[in-house]
Amino acid sequence: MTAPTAAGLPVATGRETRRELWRASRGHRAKILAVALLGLSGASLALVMPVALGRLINAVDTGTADAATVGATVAVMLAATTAGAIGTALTAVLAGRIYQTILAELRERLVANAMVLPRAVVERSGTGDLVARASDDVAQIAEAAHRVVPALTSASFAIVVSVAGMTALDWRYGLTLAATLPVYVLALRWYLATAPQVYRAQRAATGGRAQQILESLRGFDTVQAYGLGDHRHRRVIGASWQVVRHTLRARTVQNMFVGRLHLAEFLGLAGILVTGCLLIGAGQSTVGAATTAMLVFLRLSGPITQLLLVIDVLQSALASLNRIVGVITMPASGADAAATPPPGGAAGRLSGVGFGYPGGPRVLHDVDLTIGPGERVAVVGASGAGKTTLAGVLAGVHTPDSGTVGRAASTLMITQDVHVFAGTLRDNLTLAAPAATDTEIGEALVSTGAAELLELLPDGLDTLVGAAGLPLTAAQAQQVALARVVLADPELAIFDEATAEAGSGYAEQLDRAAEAALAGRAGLVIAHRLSQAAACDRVVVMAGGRVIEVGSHTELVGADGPYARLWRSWRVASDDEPSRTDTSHTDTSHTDASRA
Ligand SMILES: Nc1ncnc2c1ncn2[C@@H]1O[C@H](COP(=O)(O)OP(=O)(O)OP(=O)(O)O)[C@@H](O)[C@H]1O
Repeated sequence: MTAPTAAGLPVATGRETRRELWRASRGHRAKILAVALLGLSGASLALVMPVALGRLINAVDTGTADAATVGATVAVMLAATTAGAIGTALTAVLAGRIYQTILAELRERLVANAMVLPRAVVERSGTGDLVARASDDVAQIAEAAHRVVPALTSASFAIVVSVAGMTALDWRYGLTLAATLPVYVLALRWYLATAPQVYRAQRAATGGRAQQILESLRGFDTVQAYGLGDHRHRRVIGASWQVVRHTLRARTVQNMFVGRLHLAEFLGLAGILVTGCLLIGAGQSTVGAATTAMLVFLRLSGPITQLLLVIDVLQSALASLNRIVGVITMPASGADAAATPPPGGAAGRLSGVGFGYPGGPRVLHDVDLTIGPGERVAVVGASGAGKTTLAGVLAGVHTPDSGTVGRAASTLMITQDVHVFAGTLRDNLTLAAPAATDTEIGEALVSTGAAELLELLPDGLDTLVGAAGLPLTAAQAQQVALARVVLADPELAIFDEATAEAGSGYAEQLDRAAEAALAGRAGLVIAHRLSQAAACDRVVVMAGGRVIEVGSHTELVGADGPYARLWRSWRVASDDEPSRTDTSHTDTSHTDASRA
């Protein structure tokens, strides 16, 4: 399996790609064999023409040719050429179909694997790279099909058949042909040593440009707010010039390769001509045989050049294929790998967990936490205490550096940044529960207090929302996400800032919705308002990446420790300013639990 690199998503080695292609060809192998036989037959028929022409020349030379011989030769040549052309064309069409089918299957696997990649890996390598692999790289390989498949099939068969035919004609012609092959081989070796990194750099530059454009579009509001338009523009221009630079370098390498191929072709033709002249002069060959040898070489040099030129496209497509296979063979998400339910029927458990973001200091230290079945645990603490990180580790978004994580097989996490997918409201609600009926959807919306959403939307569940339709407010998106939890019915729900819309006036409504979404299941709630914490069975207080206090709300208030101070301070803040009640952002000078 290909492991992600620090620099970005991995690129598969040639061996990994070959292994993956072999696996992907499963189910198509009988068809591939049939197409190969068809191709070989087509290529063999193409040899009839030079042989027949050589014989005709010999007949003319010896004065035995009459109109009937000429007519018959022409008829044979016509029939063989037509049948050969049909066979070659059919081979290209059928091989193209197999190629596109295998490519479509690879793309499906790429997308499927990309969906379960650890979030940290995607964030580190940039979504632009992933997008470029699923679009540019797949397009590159698909386009290569038009040139690669016909050339590769016809050329490889023509080479096999022609070399055999030429040697059968006279071994010295075969030897001359063999003598020119090293020139082709040298040209190819130079190319193979030079081109891959040039194409890789070109593809990487394309990915980098996509990343810059995506970042500019995604952060459009920030770019506007801080007047960063020029800065982003310069970044995109810089990335585009990198693409231009690498594309020009790739074209130069191609042109130098073509020059070397033409030299090899010239040497081969000259060699056959000289050999033919010498053999005829010595009475060991006929003009007809020499003509046949010349025609076979001419027929062959075309496919050889074609094949080598296709290797050029093939190199570029292979660079793309290695990038696609790199994602396909990446280990499954840390989320899946760590989805081992904790022993003893608990819904979630962290034991001795330590974690730090790549290149950064530890942000979680030796965290122990067990969430019993059906138990609701709130996590509170000052900003930066590690609450979100703890939620991410429990959900499997982050893999801990030390300790173990267990969670129920069906675990679902929602964050403040809820994405509304372009589609109907129904599509958005049934994402995690495709079989849900309209009645169940209605009940889920009612239970999370979002029934009025249906009345507000013109076409009810069929209303198009998200990028392609009606935009939902942040609070409505949260309601949809909470209703989705009810429909998905996970054993453990993790709410990180799920109802943090404190200042929006919807805070209480969202609190009730979150409570309804947690009914009958275990939950971990990152509580930004202590009213949320008070409603949970247990409260965990965090500071500096450690758990510093655990107990029920009543116990902790009675204990007069960090939580009690947090609670008193929050009460004062919420009395003074009811909408400003986020514990992690208000009055931390009084309430920072880490001080205790
Ligand atoms: N993606 C990241 N890369 C590097 N460091 C990070 C990342 N996310 C968080 N941190 C750091 O990890 C520490 C814990 O952050 P975390 O977001 O878990 O705290 P929190 O208690 O949830 O804070 P808040 O209430 O503000 O969300 C902080 O020092 C933060 O700067």
